[in-house]
Amino acid sequence: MVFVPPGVLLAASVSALVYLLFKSLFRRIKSFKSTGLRGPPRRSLILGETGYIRLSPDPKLIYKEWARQYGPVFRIALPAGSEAIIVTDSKAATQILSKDTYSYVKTVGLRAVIERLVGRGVLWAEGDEHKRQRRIMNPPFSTAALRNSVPMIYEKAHQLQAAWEALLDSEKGRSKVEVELHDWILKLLLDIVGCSIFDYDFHTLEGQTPPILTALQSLNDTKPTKLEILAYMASIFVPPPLVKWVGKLPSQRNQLMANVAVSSRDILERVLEESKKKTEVEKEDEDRKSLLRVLVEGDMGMDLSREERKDMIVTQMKAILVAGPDPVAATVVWALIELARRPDIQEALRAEIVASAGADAEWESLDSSFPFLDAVVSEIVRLRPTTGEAPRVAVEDDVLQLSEPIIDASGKVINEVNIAKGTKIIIPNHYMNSVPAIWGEDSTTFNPYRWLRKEDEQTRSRRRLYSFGDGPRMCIGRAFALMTLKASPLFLDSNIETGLTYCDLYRLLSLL
Ligand code: HEM
Repeated sequence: MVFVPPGVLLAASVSALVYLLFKSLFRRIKSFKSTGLRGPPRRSLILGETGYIRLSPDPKLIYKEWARQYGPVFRIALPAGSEAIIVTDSKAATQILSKDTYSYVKTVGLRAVIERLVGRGVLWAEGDEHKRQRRIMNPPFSTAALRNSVPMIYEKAHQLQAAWEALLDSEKGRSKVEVELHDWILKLLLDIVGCSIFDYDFHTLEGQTPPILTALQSLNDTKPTKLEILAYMASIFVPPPLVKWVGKLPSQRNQLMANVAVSSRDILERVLEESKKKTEVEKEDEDRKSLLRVLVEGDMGMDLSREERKDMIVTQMKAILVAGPDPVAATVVWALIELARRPDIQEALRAEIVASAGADAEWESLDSSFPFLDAVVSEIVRLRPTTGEAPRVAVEDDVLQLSEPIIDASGKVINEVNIAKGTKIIIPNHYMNSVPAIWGEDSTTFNPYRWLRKEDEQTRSRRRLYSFGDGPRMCIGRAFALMTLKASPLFLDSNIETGLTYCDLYRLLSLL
């Protein structure tokens, strides 16, 4: 064993620290020089602008004001002395999100948060590993595969209706009945996602409370504290050595997520048990494969032991359970709120559905026979995106092309922005969906009629939605979410005339 005097050890540690500090400072200076953008002055030495944004009731208004002052691409201060480039120019945003080479990836901190929550699944993976995981998972999420789920969605929506009617009956005579709206819709979505994606019914609408429901409910009920919000924001952008430390901060939310893992493994074991009982002929006869069957039977592109394969499947299940039911539930709730505020739009929606009486309840007619329903759903998805921001970091030097020139910090007019490797980028989805120059002066108002206007190709193409992201990382559940948003409150059965719509759902709620 070699003896190293403590003084030498200390000197070596201090030199290493100084080296790391200089390296990080040099990177920052390089990144600042390469972009040379304007932006708001640093608000807080420790948190930069993140506290201001995160604790604001409507962050998109902050981005709107900054974009007005500094143009569609600008820089802001982040925690620990670093910076991010905010990109609200649609051409540049598309370049970042759609680059097939994974030149812009999730930050180390964000990936650490994801790993802690749901493991190294599709939400965590980057590059070739992400491509491989998406290739395996994509087929069960295609519209073609999902159309078979439409009758099941109606069935589940009927169960919700029956549960509410039973509640009404049981509370007869009382002047007011309170209902946890988001809670009920979350149950609806959890049952739908379970049946459609895993071939597994959670039966939450019938009163069962699997651990995943408790975990998701608690995540919604326990509002993160200010400290948790800030720790989360900081953990996304802090330098890698600190990530692990921030990740260990005690948080009720982190503990709840442990239940999801237990629940996912339990479902997998049960589905595997059920599958064993089916004959090969029965399996062949099924015209669609659930995600679980694809994962269980498919080629994962790597040699895995039985237990490793199970671990991998559980990881993907956790990603789906955490990323799937809740955003759709939140969007349905927003649809009900917006419709409650606009009785005229409720009437127009109802009229369209009644006028289509006789159409069947298949996916094709849902997709094509209800232009106003389509407009209402698109408008809700635009106005109420469930993910506010997409943080990324450049893994190589790049040049962002802009759709309109901006003025840089030296007063020069530029058409492109140099991005140095390591530059952090934020694309604010909520603001991108309501940029006044693209969506008009009423961009923050709920107005489904904007989707029915005749527009030229160029205007239409500028109006892209960022609610589901874009490019190779675009939400895998997009088609599923849109289908569910259209079908679940429609309660159509085979006879459209007896169907309930979002409006009826709202009326039922007002009765409650
Ligand atoms: C209205 C409903 C939904 C919204 C607004 C939404 C939004 C998003 C967004 C913004 C992303 C991130 C894209 C990025 O990283 O740039 C995403 C990813 C993802 N979503 Fe959704 N989502 C919804 C519903 C669903 C559903 C129903 C499922 C599954 C059943 C799902 C599963 C996923 C998964 C697994 C990813 C990760 C994809 C990847 O990284 O390759 N989402 N979603």
